[in-house]
Parts: sequence; structure tokens; C-alpha cells
Amino acid sequence: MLLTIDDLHKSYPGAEGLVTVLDGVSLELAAGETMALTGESGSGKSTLLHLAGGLDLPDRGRILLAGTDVAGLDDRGRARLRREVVGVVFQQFNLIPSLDVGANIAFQARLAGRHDAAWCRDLAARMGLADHLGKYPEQLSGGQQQRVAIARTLAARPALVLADEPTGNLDEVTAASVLELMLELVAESGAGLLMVTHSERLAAAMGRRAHLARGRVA
Ligand SMILES: Nc1ncnc2c1ncn2[C@@H]1O[C@H](COP(=O)(O)OP(=O)(O)OP(=O)(O)O)[C@@H](O)[C@H]1O
Repeated sequence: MLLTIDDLHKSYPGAEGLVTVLDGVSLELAAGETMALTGESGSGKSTLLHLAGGLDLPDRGRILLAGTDVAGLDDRGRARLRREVVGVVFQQFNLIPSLDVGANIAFQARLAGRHDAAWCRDLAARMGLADHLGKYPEQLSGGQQQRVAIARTLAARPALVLADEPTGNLDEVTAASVLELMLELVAESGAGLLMVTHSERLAAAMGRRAHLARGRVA
């Protein structure tokens, strides 16, 4: 199993004591599977995504990522797992302002030791970025920046792609076509995809769905 989440608990300190966000969440994602993560605002979707990617640790419960128990790793081990196994696309694109589009796309793949120039060019072309490779992030529209962020993640061929509303900045039609492309690319690489979305339409295009409510997968 690519990702196993078992009985995950997470609370945050609030004004009136601890607020339980995740209260026994379990799910499994196999390689090649795509899953939409839905739920009301504040239901804990981003929290779950962060935990799944080893960006934060749960209070209780187990996360197995490509067979490795995330809780058993130190900071360095978790950083390595993130670099080599996981690709994240967050709402903030976190592009590197001093690098042009081509270098931004190649960046993560280089870090993971898997840079492949032909694959990067192919991704850029399919994301409609071929004419923008020499530009800098500030010279791009929000939607173009978002596509660079997605291409950068996929360029490293991660085993698991975690995405938080990756098409949130795009209009409905562009969002649907970018998602379609993401699903195609993820399927080609055999990766698993766990994606937060508020869109019923996008959720319906994914293989499975996990709906978070009252701290659990309903
Ligand atoms: N670092 C933190 N410290 C304290 N509370 C937090 C922290 N991160 C999240 N929370 C709280 O946990 C709850 C779940 O937040 P989370 O961002 O996971 O929800 P979400 O389902 O992704 O919401 P949205 O759809 O609005 O992005 C919220 O009540 C939020 O205020």
C-alpha cells in the first residue's frame, strides 16, 4: 500500500482548550489510485494532507508512507521522505522568484536526484507553458503560476502527490482541463493522488472520495 493512515488523531490549542480536528481518521491509498478529499471548511482536510506528507506529526495514530512509518523518522528522515517520495501542490505556489519557469519546473526533480530534461519539456508543453520557460514567476498570471507549481511537482515523479485545491485559482473550464491533465500524468507515472477539493465536479472525476466530517472519514 502506498499510503496507510490508521486511527489518526490531531488537536490544536484553541481559546477554550484543545480543539479536536481529526478524531480517528483511517484511509488507504494504493499506487495508481486517485482520491478526492472533501469536507466543510475547517473539517481538517489541510491538516490531514500535512500529516500524510510528513509535514507535521499526529498526536496519535499511524501513517505508513511507501512502507515507512513516518512517526519513526527524525526530522532529517522525514525531510528525505518528502523530497524523494512525496510531491505537494499547495494553494500558495511557492515558486522561486529568482528562477525562471524552466528552472522552477526542474527544481524539485533535481533535489530528488531525478531530473529528466525531456520529461520537464514534455510537462511544460502539456501544461501550456512552452512559450513561458524563460519568464520569471512575477511575469506570469496566477493560473500560469499554478500550472508551473503543478508541473514542478510532477517533474520529480513522486510516488504520492498531495494537492490542496490545486486548481483553485483557475476558472472552471481551465480547472477541469488542468485536473484532467494531472489525472493523466499521475496515471502515466503510476503515482497515487490525494487531492482536497471543494468542487463536486472535480471530486466526481477522481477514482474515490473520502469525506471528512466531525473528525472522521464519513
Ligand atoms: N496550526 C494550527 N493551530 C491551531 N489551529 C489550527 C492550526 N491548523 C489548523 N487549525 C484549525 O484546525 C481546523 C481544521 O483546519 P484545516 O485547515 O485542516 O481545515 P480545512 O478542512 O482544510 O479547511 P478549509 O477548507 O477552510 O481550507 C480549523 O478549525 C483550524 O482553525
